[in-house]
Amino acid sequence: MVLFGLLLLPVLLLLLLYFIVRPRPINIPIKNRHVFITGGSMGIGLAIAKQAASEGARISLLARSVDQLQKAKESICQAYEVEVSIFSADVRDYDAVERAINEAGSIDVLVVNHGVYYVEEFETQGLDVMKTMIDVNLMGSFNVIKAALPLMKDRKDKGPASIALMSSMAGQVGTYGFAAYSATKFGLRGLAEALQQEVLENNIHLSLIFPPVTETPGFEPARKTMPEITKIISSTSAGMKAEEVGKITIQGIKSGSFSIPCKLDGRALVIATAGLSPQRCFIMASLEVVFAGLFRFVALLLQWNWYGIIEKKKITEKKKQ
Ligand SMILES: NC(=O)C1=CN([C@@H]2O[C@H](COP(=O)(O)OP(=O)(O)OC[C@H]3O[C@@H](n4cnc5c(N)ncnc54)[C@H](OP(=O)(O)O)[C@@H]3O)[C@@H](O)[C@H]2O)C=CC1
Ligand SMILES: CCCCCCCCCCCCCCCC(=O)[C@@H](N)CO
Repeated sequence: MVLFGLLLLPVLLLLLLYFIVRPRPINIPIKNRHVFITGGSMGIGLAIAKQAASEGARISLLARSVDQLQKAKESICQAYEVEVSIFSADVRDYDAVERAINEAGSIDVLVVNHGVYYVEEFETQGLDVMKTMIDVNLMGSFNVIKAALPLMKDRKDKGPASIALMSSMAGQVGTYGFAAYSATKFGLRGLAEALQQEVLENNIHLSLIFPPVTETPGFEPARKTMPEITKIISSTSAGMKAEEVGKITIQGIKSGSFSIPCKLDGRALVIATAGLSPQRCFIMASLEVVFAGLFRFVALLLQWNWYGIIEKKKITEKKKQ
C-alpha cells in the first residue's frame, strides 16, 4: 500500500507535467534547411557550421574578417557537399547586418553565436572595453534578430524555425572577472524568454546554449590575461572542445530545447537556475521540480568554496604588498 503510494506520486507528477509543459515539445529539422550563423568563421561558430553541414543544411556565415570567412568556407566545402555563403559585416552596424541577411534570404535556423570576451576585474577594466562587450554581445544580437525576424516569419515552408543564442555558463552564474561579460550573457536570457512568448505563434523556437570554457582562437588571448581567481573558479566546470559544443548545439536546436547545457554539470546548473524559463520536456521538468532543493544546496556549497578561494587569494596578495 505504502509502496503503491510512493510510486503513484511520481507517476502523477510526470503525468501532470506531460500535459502542462509549455511551449509544447517540438523537433526542428536541419536537413535541407538554411542555417545562418553569426561569428561562424571560427571557434564555436565554425564548429556549429560544420555539424550543420554534415547534416545536410545550407550554410551562411557572418563575421567581419573576409579572409577568415573564406578559410572557413573552404574548410566546410572540403568536407561536405553543401552550399556555403559568407557575409562580412560588423554586428554593431545594423544596416550592414540587414543587407547581409536580406541577401542571404529567408532563414530557418538563426544561430546568434558571435561574441567577445575580455576578462578582468571590474575596477581595472575600462568602460570602453565594457561597452564593446555590451555593443557586440548584446546590441549586436538585437541587431541580428531584428533584421532576421521579418524574413523568418515569411519563410516559405513554415516549418518549425529556430533562433539559438550563444550564452555561457557565465550567463547563468556571475563569475569573478566577468562582470560586463556576464551581464551581456544574462541579458540574452531575458531576451530569449521574452521573445519566445512573442514568436511562438510564428512557429519560431528559442534556444540558449551554456558552454563552459571552450578551446577556440578567441579563448587563447583571454586565458593569458585572466585573473588567477577567474582561472580557478571557471575550472569548476572542465573545459571543452569547440567541436563538442558544436555537436551539442545542433542536437539541442533539433530537439527544440530552450536551455541547452553542454555537459552533466551544465545540466545540474540549468536545474539550479531554472527560474521561470520554459521547459518543454516533461521528464526534465520533473527532475527540476524534484531536485530544485538539492541543487540549491549544491550551489550554496559552491559559493562557500568560491568565496573561500577569493578570501585566501586576497590575503596572500595583501601579504605580498
Ligand atoms: N570560448 C569560450 O570559452 C566560450 C565562448 N562562449 C561564447 O561562444 C561564442 C563564440 O565564442 P568563441 O568561438 O570562443 O569566439 P572566437 O573569438 O573564437 O570567434 C568569434 C567569432 O565572432 C566573430 N565576431 C566577433 N566580433 C564580431 C563583430 N563585431 N561582428 C561580427 N562578428 C564578430 C568573429 O569573427 P571576426 O572577428 O572576423 O568578426 C568570430 O567569427 C561567443 O558568444 C562566446 O561568448 C561561451 C562560453 C565559453
Ligand atoms: C549546481 C551545479 C553547478 C555546476 C558547476 C558550475 C560551474 C560554473 C563555472 C562558471 C564558469 C564560467 C566560464 C565561462 C567562460 C566563457 O564564457 C568564456 N567566454 C571565457 O573565456
